[in-house]
Amino acid sequence: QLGVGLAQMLREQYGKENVILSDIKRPPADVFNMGPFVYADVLDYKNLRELVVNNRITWLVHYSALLSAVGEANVTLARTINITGLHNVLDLALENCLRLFVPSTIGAFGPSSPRDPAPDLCIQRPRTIYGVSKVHGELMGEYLHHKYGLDFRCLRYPGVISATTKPGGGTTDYAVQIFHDALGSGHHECYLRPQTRLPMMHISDCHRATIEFMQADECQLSLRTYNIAAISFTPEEVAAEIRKHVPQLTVTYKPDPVRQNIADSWPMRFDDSNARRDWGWKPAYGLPELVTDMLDRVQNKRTNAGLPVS
Ligand SMILES: NC(=O)c1ccc[n+]([C@@H]2O[C@H](COP(=O)([O-])OP(=O)(O)OC[C@H]3O[C@@H](n4cnc5c(N)ncnc54)[C@H](O)[C@@H]3O)[C@@H](O)[C@H]2O)c1
Ligand SMILES: C[C@@H](O)[C@H](N)C(=O)O
Repeated sequence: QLGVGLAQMLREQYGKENVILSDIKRPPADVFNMGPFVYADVLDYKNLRELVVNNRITWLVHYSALLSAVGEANVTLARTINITGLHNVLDLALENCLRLFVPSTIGAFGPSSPRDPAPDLCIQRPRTIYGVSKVHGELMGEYLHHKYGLDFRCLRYPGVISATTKPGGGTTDYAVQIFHDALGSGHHECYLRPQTRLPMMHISDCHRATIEFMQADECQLSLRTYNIAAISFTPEEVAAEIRKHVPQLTVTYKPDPVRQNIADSWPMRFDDSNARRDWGWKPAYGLPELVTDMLDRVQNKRTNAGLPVS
């Protein structure tokens, strides 16, 4: 969901040939033709090393992961990709003096964390393999920063909302699907209860935050892991905002026990005051702006694909 857009934004600033996208999956034609794309498996250390050496890589953005819901469905694979993969990337960054960005998440908190809002520094006892692996990543990165000077940077993202790229199996995915359903069938069945409040963010705010944070001078940073926030909403609130544009939208609620349980253990709001103070973080999209933009983009996407728009 996030890698392609970030690469696009970085290429605008640093040049098309200077940003290499990678995955283990075959990319769609538009992504492949957009700029350099290579196969890279985070579990294959030798292959990663070759890529870094052959391309004289200086920054590494490590997005590969299994997200919260798919992680719970395959704990062993999530542990391997999210923890063993991360260790490969950390070793590679140390060995080659790379600057390293690794995202964390609202999922790095658990039911014993303060939920409204969750500050940067507080108790973190997540109850998902995804959350456990992300806390592990935060701690390993910070440890290597303090011990060896690794330039490790980490942002805890909220649920990210995008129109062109699909979410990869998280607990916040409903907040993307509801836009497609609103303009498609006109009906959305939500797997969370109507009043489940979670922090969310428009994808362009997420990408901009990542780049601004990567570019921030080291002396501006009092932390290596920051919360970033934009909006917090419930399914019924986002549906009400969508209905201002698509009045016929109907929503029914059929809570999925796994995802509802995860959502209930996550923060309702994020305190991002440190990011705002230290490196000037400020989101651009509130709920009305996000809804208008998503409906425009999803409508264009459907029209271009020859699909009806309700
Ligand atoms: N999307 C969100 O709402 C959100 C919120 C908080 C944090 N994050 C974090 O941002 C990062 C990117 O998230 P996303 O939404 O783009 O996830 P995604 O599921 O869309 O993408 C993850 C990518 O990792 C790749 N991958 C899986 N196994 C791999 C392997 N062995 N080697 C290399 N690549 C492999 C997958 O093919 C996929 O393209 C993740 O670390 C995620 O935890 C995302
Ligand atoms: C919140 C985030 O980490 C991801 N979208 C998930 O729900 O798993």
